[in-house]
Amino acid sequence: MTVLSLDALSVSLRGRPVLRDATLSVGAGELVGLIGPNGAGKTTLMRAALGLLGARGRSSLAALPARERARTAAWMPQSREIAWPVTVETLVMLGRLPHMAGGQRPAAADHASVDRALARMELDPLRHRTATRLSGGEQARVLIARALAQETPLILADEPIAGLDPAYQIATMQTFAGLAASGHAVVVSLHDLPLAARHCTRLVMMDRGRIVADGAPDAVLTPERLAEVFHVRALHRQTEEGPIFQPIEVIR
Ligand SMILES: Nc1ncnc2c1ncn2[C@@H]1O[C@H](COP(=O)(O)OP(=O)(O)OP(=O)(O)O)[C@@H](O)[C@H]1O
Repeated sequence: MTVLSLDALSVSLRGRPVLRDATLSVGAGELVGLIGPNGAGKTTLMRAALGLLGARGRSSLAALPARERARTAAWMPQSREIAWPVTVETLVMLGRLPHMAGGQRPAAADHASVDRALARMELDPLRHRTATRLSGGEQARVLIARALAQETPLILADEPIAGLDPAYQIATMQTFAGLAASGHAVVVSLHDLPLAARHCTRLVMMDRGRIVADGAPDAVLTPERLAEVFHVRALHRQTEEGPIFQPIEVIR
């Protein structure tokens, strides 16, 4: 089942094209890694897909009324600023707002969603702490939990694992993979190619505003594309422990 479909989505900012003819369908069960060098257009693609940026072309998500959009897609932006000194539990409950009628108090189902999201991100010990006083990585996990609490068919996350320690990076990718395996569609942008290769079911590679490759990680991460798009050489091995992928050298 297709959860997101983009058709020739294009964005120009200050007269400069930064997203060009992005066409993409994401289905339930997929964990899509959006990869590409700095400035390739990953954030722009996600923001245009969400309808947060004016774009030409079509996004099935941007076409939805605002409330339905919020029930369809959870969005975790790159900026991790938490503005209010509320508890972790309260912040995660904000993810439930699209499911509540105006002025309504959280129902049992909302509390249950928050509990599940906190447990998934191992945040139970922090649930009564003030969110603004947590470390950067802890705040990132809280914001992922808020997105999970929305319990939407689609999750879009912009560099969700940046700044997390290795254990939480792996655990978070496993959480996303688990959500995909249970029928969600997940799109994450990330710079960590080893984790992208290992956990994503599909990679979409961007370069200078265009999608230049889309497919299984092995098919996308070819030596030629790595050299041309990322200017690196990498070791790529299939092992009993799954694929091991490691950039090792810059090529200019
Ligand atoms: N408000 C803006 N005005 C003009 N240009 C912008 C604006 N926002 C982004 N851009 C440009 O659009 C291009 C794509 O940026 P985008 O943030 O989508 O890239 P990205 O792939 O997410 O990069 P990164 O990996 O560095 O986060 C960049 O060249 C950037 O400088």
